[in-house]
Amino acid sequence: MANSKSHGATIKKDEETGKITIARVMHGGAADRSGLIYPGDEVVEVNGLSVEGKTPDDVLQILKNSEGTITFKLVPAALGRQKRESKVRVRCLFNFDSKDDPHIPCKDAGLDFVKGDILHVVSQDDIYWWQARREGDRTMRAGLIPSRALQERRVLMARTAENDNEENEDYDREEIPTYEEVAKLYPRQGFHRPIVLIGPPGVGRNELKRRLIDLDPSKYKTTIPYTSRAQRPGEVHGKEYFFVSRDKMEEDIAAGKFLEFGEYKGNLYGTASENVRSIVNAGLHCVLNPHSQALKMLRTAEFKPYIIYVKPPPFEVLKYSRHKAFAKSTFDESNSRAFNDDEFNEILKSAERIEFMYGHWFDDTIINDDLAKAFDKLVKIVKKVEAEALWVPSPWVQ
Ligand SMILES: Nc1ncnc2c1ncn2[C@@H]1O[C@H](COP(=O)(O)OP(=O)(O)OP(=O)(O)O)[C@@H](O)[C@H]1O
Repeated sequence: MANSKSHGATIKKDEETGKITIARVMHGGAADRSGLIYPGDEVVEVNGLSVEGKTPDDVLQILKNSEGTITFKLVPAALGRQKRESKVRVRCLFNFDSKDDPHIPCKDAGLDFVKGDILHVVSQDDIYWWQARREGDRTMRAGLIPSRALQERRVLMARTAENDNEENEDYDREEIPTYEEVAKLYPRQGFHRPIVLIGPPGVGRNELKRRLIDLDPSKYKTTIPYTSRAQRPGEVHGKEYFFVSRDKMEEDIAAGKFLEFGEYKGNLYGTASENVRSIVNAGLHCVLNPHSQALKMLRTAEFKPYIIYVKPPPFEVLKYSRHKAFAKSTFDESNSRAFNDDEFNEILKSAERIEFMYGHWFDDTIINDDLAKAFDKLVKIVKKVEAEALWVPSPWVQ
């Protein structure tokens, strides 16, 4: 198969008949705009030269040597003359670099993207290679991207190969991240998307959450956890905790009502979906910093969370900034000493794992190097979420 960037079409040799045919026409390219060339058309002549018995490379050579107007003599294919552009928008959940792809039909027709990019898929006609354009770019010729089916197959094959070599526990991840269909969610009165800070323990999510709530405590709220611990004198039910019996809490955990839970000194502690629901339904802004596993239950059409990844800076910056601020280690139960090197390394290692497992769900990333700057970025993001229409999974907009 071959392609010429300026012509916006690819050709191939039909295995059975040996004829040169149009393989695909890139949406928005010159061939497409001519309205005369369609996939399946047989190429008979190029600039008056017969292509009979020639290879696609020979034909490309003729095209390369041609100047000015190029004429094709084609035998139209019987089918496939309707042109329709699909309206599908997707969020890419993996990185694609066409130069590194050994199987792309034409390297210069690829559309590169990184995780999180929003693309307009204009054609899904080919089972392996879709055509897409960067969202908002109407003038650009469409480019080739791997179809969902192709990407799934590739990931499964890579996993099988790796699993043959060694056990890899990370492959308990259920779905294969390929593309997620998205639509724009417009801000609406009385509903505020929960702001969810995800990151490795110790990176500073609590600190950022606390600062945001301090900005306007009547507006920003966090959840009040449940506990099976006995209520102490002076504690108010619904202020520090909701106090419940151990039996009730175990029953609710088994029923899948908890986003996260744990046991500490013989007592259960946990946050339930209901804790989030009550804040959201009261028309308030919920701010959360749960364990990343809680994302599976939080990322629903009901809550429509905005997920911000709080990322640690490189080791040296992490160490310097925390020591300069006399930050106390969150790994130390008494919270009385500084973080040590092992803990900084632990933060970085756990960050890598979280990125690998949940990176495709992050709506934004804040690198927590300088605390004031990181907080500033958080405030900007929160304002954006309150005011702008943003891409969300399409089932959330119905
Ligand atoms: N950018 C920063 N520079 C210096 N110190 C910071 C920075 N960010 C956070 N800290 C400090 O690091 C410590 C740990 O932060 P915090 O308790 O918010 O972490 P966390 O991610 O919520 O951890 P955990 O989930 O384990 O509670 C706190 O003392 C906090 O003030």
